[in-house]
Amino acid sequence: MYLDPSEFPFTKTIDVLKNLVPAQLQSPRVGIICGSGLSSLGTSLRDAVLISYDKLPGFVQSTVPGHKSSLAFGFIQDVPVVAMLGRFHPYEGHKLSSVVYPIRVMARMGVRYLIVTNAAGALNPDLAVGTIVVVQDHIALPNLTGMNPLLGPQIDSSYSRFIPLSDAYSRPLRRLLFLAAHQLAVDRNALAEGVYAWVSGPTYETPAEGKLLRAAGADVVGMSTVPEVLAAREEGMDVMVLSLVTNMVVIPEKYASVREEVEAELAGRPIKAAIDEVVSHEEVLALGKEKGDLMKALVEKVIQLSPA
Ligand SMILES: O=P(O)(O)O[C@@H]1C[C@H](O)[C@@H](CO)O1
Ligand code: HPA
Repeated sequence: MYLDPSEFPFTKTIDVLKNLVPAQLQSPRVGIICGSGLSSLGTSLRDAVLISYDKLPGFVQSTVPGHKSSLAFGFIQDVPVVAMLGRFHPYEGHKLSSVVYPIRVMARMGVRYLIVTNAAGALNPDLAVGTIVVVQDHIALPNLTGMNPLLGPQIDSSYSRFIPLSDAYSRPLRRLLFLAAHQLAVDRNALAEGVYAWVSGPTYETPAEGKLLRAAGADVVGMSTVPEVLAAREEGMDVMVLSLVTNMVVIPEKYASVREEVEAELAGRPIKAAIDEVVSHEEVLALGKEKGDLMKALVEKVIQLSPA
């Protein structure tokens, strides 16, 4: 699990990229990670060049439906960007060092701003499915218990050993997001701010786990993003994260008592029906498709507004 510097063939990866990517796109200013079902963000770049991960030393493959396995280079307005059409999750069996390798490659190509998107379940009952949550902080139980991508020897002695995370989610970029929403006349209720809880997956949370994370202060929960944010911060990038709420995790009616239900039935009393809704990855992907255009418009506007 620990970072093994020999697994980081930066020179080889960048040599391959330099051969495949036109000169004007070789120093992208912005990196984008497309979450589950959100690849459309990266597939409509101007002058796009797609490079399959299997051509890139150090890259592994995305195995999750809704994640492709390519890097896309191209322009948004006149800004050169690189987008991961498909990310890597630890639950696929990938080491944390592989999960964050593309971020480190982006940093070495000159990426200054990283925009990360993901699909997530809502823990905060005030959030509606379809809301885009601008992440302001995170809770990462795996990080706190020994599953941190920055554990182990450092790949560069100039990096700080101890990375502060109080400023992990760039306030200036979050400001730009809300300015972008204003300029695009996006409905105020379509966006929210919140805390992302990282879990390893691949199981979705039990209702009790959802309640625990909510009680701890998280608004949404997902299975990605935090390792990428940590690596990006170590590499000195500014980061913005957008979580698309694809399903509700904490639904009070899931706790309806079976005993009371049976007793009410026997006594002929009416009782509120329990909700037995079950989340699926298909539902997650469908929401990504539905909200992809809004996510794309916001990200494009933020890039247009971002300082050169
Ligand atoms: O890659 P992201 O975080 O967008 O994907 C979410 C979390 C799981 O990978 C998957 C569960 O449906 O969607
Ligand atoms: N839990 C964790 N990850 C997710 C969820 C969820 O409910 N929905 C989409 N990604």
